[in-house]
Amino acid sequence: MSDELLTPDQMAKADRLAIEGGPFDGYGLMLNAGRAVAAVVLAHFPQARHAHILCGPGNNGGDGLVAARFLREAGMAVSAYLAPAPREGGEVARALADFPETVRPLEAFCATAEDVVVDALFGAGLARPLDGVFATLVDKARLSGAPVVAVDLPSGVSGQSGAVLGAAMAALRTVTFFRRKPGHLLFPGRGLCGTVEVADIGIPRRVLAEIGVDLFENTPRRWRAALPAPDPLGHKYSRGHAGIFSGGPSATGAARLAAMAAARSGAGAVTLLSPASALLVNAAHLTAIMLQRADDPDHVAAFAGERKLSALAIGPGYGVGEKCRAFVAMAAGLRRERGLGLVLDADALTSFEGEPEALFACLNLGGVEEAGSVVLTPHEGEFARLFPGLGAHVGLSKVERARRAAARAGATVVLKGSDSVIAAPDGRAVINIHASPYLATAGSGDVLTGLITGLLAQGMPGFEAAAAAVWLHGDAGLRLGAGLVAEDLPAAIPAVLAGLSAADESFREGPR
Ligand SMILES: NC(=O)C1=CN([C@@H]2O[C@H](COP(=O)(O)OP(=O)(O)OC[C@H]3O[C@@H](n4cnc5c(N)ncnc54)[C@H](OP(=O)(O)O)[C@@H]3O)[C@@H](O)[C@H]2O)[C@@H](O)CC1
Ligand SMILES: Nc1ncnc2c1ncn2[C@@H]1O[C@H](COP(=O)(O)OP(=O)(O)O)[C@@H](O)[C@H]1O
Ligand SMILES: [K+]
Repeated sequence: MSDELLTPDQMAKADRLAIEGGPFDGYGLMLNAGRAVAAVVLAHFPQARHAHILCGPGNNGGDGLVAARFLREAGMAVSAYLAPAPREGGEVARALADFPETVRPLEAFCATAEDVVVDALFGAGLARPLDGVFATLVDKARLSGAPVVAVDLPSGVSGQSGAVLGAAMAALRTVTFFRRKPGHLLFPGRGLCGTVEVADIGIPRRVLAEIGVDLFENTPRRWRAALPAPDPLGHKYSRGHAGIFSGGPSATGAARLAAMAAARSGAGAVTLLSPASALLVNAAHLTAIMLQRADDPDHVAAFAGERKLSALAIGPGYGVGEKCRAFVAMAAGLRRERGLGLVLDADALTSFEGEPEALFACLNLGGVEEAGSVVLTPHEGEFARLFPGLGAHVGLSKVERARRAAARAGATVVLKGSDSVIAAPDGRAVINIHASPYLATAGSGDVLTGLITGLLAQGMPGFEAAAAAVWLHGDAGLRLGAGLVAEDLPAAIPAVLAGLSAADESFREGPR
């Protein structure tokens, strides 16, 4: 499957460009779309007693009418229901004229669990919340128990954001056209799509270049080439040296999880930078990971120079407050002066609640051109603290929120969750769906921080390191499944890395 994602506006442009370039006109594309929907219904619900096709006023409804005709020709019992007054002379009117039976008003819809429902009410053109008869149809379809096949998107789901506008259909399968939309990958939309199929309707791949696609599913294709590989003549420090800051004696586990993940990602050396008070408890639990006292920012800066640290992470279990802010400022200085990569997570983000500009200013101080990459890894709670005004409630898509945050911070942002979004300050963004809900367990985010830090330490650029780490973390979660605890994740990374080539293959070219 292809990994490019198109917003509804970009998809409309793809349609336009395809029609201009031929060979299909708008009705030709609609015929291809409707035929693809009918094929999916016949392939997956051949036993359905009756197919009910719910058609809205726009082209989504036109696709439904075409599907209804093909299903009827294939011998299925079909009823089509249509919203009033399709535009005269338009493609929907043509599809209606070509449908050989009388269509019924939407209000007449009634189905049973033995039937199949084709939801062709709204797709890319959804412009406002579903209400009136459309909201009633959502309830009726759900109560009927019939499986729903959605055309393009489940009606009510925003293709742009995955948000539910008013009410939305819940589909078992969704057939979309040419390329998927962000709403197929972002929750809650993703949870309403069922299995998503992408149909080739004759739009050529070349239109993608003209559209300037800037959003992708997070697949290995996006970062595979930048993944570090050891130099045959290398030594441990040439493979990168990651430093992870530990919290105090009762909060050391998070940093050790991150440190082990950094080592598993391939960094040649990892040092836990621990306050004196926690040295003994850390020492009791470390083997391959080195340990260094770190109570004074100046000493850490000197150590980083002597031992050639190439990336630092601070935040997991560190503690919120002035000390954390001071160490973040020191780390930001090392980034500017020595090009170290820097990952800020958890307490390092929360420590700047109420004064995020102070953080962004210290990250973006001018100076050395070789400055290393910075990656921020907030979950929604931390994100809202650091980016007030960009929280989940503001009505922007998760992609837009992460993009704006990345631009504001001048850093790559990983906005974590069940549909993690990774965004770079230059606007590049990916949505990750390669993950497991079993990753929602304490310490899992600390492992992610360590993976990113380890990849940065090996010289991978920030956006690619973050995207790769989220995918590797997700793959480990998928492999481990039920019963996973955070400690299992670093240990699973060698198998994840070994399986990467095979995973790579499955994301080769998609249709056309
Ligand atoms: N373009 C192409 O060549 C191809 C497109 N294809 C197909 O077309 C679909 C996009 O078609 P589309 O742009 O006509 O939008 P669509 O989703 O049918 O809705 C627009 C209509 O709904 C109305 N409306 C919106 N929200 C509403 C609400 N809440 N409650 C009530 N009304 C509401 C809106 O009204 P208006 O805002 O104008 O008042 C307008 O009348 C796309 O998803 C794919 O299936 C394929 O055939 C391949 C070729
Ligand atoms: N439902 C889910 N599906 C997939 N991944 C999830 C889900 N919930 C959380 N995750 C992932 O698990 C990790 C949790 O990180 P975080 O919230 O920082 O937890 P902690 O601080 O306990 O480690 C993140 O990488 C997040 O994307
Ligand atoms: K639909």
